[in-house]
Amino acid sequence: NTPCNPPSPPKLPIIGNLHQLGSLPHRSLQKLSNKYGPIMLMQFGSKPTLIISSADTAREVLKTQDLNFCTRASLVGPKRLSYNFRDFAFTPYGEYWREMRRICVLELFSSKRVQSFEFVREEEVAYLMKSISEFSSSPLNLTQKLFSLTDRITSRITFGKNNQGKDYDIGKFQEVVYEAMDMLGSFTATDFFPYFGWIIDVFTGFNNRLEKCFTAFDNLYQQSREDIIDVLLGLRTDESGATRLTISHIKGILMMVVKETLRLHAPAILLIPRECMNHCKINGYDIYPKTRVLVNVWAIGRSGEYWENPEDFIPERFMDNDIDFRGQDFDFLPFGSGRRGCPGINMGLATVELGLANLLYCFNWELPNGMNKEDINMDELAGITVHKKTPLVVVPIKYV
Ligand code: HEM
Repeated sequence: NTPCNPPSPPKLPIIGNLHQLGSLPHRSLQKLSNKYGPIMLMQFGSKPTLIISSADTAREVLKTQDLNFCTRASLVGPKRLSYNFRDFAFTPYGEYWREMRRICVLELFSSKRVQSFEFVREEEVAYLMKSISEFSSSPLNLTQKLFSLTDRITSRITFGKNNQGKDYDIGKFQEVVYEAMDMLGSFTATDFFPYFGWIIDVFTGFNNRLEKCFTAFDNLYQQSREDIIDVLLGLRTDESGATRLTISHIKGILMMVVKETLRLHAPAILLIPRECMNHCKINGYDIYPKTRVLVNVWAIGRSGEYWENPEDFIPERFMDNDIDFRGQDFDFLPFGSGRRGCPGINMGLATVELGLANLLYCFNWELPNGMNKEDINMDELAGITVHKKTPLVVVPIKYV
């Protein structure tokens, strides 16, 4: 039987299609899929990679044939930064992943647990509002402030580390995290050419960068060995910093807006790379084990096939339907789907909703002198997640 391969853009010798990836792969791959179709087979160095760019093919990979595609591609950056896959986001499918996921879903990401950390979110959001009011009527780097909010909440939930009142160098920490996001999201020469790529990685300085990043993170973990239970129990008695809104108040007002933002700006544009485990067929094409799989959820979220005026920000589009992001609507997959879908949805949303509601409730927002909204630089920087290249600087005006 002759194998029936998915369509492929023409390749160059040795590098294959690497030259077509560009610095913003989600955009280059979207353009190519408009030409070659929703399922494309590309060759990145020696690694065959399947690019999925439609709701139907995403359903096939993430739901119908989830069991064939639920392992992760083994990549150099994630391997080092996850202490040789001792996390569970990048770890291969198997007994260890199953056990970790079971514990995390039951113990860490359950609705009960997410609720039990509401006081942390409320205190930290109140702290953020207080620190923004100091800037009232003058320009403020909102990107950095929001980064500091998520950092503080994550540190307290994960390590029990309380930064309350401590003026530490958030800019420096943000640099380390952005660097790690970049390392987790970028492919290295070794990822494409396992036998000799490491030589290129030594020469390009990638290995050096990776080691520095690993050491910076390792130090962070070392500093964070407090007893989480004690710290959290201690904080429970602290009544300060209550916010004026509860989740149920804001859900109704904001959930339109949040969904539309995740449609246009899904942070994990290509999900976390998966890998085919067994020979199978998708749309009649043969897919072989070890083929890497990238699902371009960014392109699916902006496809005119599913969305009217797809490039426009129209929160009302979610008003008269129950399209949801929990992995059942395959035209809208900001959290992925299936066995490897994001288990942290509730935790992520709770922070986004509370933060956003308070930012809008406490302040009116203006642009710095003479700027129009068209002047905002929306250039992107891609890593494992995509973010704005330049920070958002805005002026908070306090309501009296
Ligand atoms: C708005 C916030 C978030 C977004 C958009 C997001 C998105 C994603 C996406 C797209 C994936 C890959 C899914 C796939 O391959 O199908 C993922 C996986 C994952 N996410 Fe999230 N996530 C968010 C927040 C969180 C939070 C707050 C946590 C933890 C507290 C978390 C923990 C994880 C883990 C552990 C995985 C890997 C799961 C596995 O491989 O089994 N995420 N996330």
